[in-house]
Amino acid sequence: MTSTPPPHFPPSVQYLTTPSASPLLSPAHKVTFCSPCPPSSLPNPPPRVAIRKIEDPCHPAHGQSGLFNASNKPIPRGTWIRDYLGFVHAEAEADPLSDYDLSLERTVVEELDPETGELVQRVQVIGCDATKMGNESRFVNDYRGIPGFQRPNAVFELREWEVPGTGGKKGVRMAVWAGPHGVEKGAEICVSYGRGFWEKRREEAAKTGVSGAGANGASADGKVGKAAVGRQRRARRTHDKSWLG
Ligand SMILES: C[S@@+](CC[C@H](N)C(=O)[O-])C[C@H]1O[C@@H](n2cnc3c(N)ncnc32)[C@H](O)[C@@H]1O
Repeated sequence: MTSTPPPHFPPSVQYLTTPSASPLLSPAHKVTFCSPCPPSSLPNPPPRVAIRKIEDPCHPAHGQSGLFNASNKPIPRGTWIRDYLGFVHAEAEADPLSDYDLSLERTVVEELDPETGELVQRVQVIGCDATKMGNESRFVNDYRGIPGFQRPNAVFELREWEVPGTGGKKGVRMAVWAGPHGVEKGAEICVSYGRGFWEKRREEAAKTGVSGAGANGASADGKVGKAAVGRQRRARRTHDKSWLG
């Protein structure tokens, strides 16, 4: 489903209000990851956010965009901010160069190695890539190096709800949530992509001699091997607020 994009959303990216399913997904994965979520099943009303161009030359993503708390008050700790929407895809379709691909599910599957005939284990990943389609969450930057940030003020975690008319099946989304200290009024909303993301990027920069990347040149969590699925960020546990203490 699409609707009017928010200000500063790039015209080249399709604005989504529900994830878009790859035809290669199984029916069960489509129900789990791509069912529409009724507004009544949202954890809380969506706080106001704004996509803004980063004008501060000291910001490591200067010239790119970020997502900001645009309400007239702090966003309290543990508040759901937005789902992370995009193209939900199977492992075979992962774009290894995507800056916007994160993993929703990692399952260990056993299969026969065609060469040795041995049973081998493989991690199968369902990803959500917001490169070509997505929502505000695709603009969430990593806190590292951003002036004024010692730690992230938000987290990526899964959320679940019961999908109507499916006999109790759970819908699952990756989402951005306010961290344990909340998000100050006007502050940029920043998560941690994980150390693996930046280690991987350093390794690739060393190999190619290209340092950093533009808005379309980043990578993701090294905890998910490139062989498994590109450079996807790792899915977190379901949001149970246990980390809020
Ligand atoms: C998911 S996008 C975030 C939104 C992006 N800034 C944009 O305007 O589209 C991830 C990319 O943002 C940039 N980025 C995010 N956090 C960063 C940071 N702390 N330092 C440098 N670059 C960052 C990198 O280019 C990264 O690949």
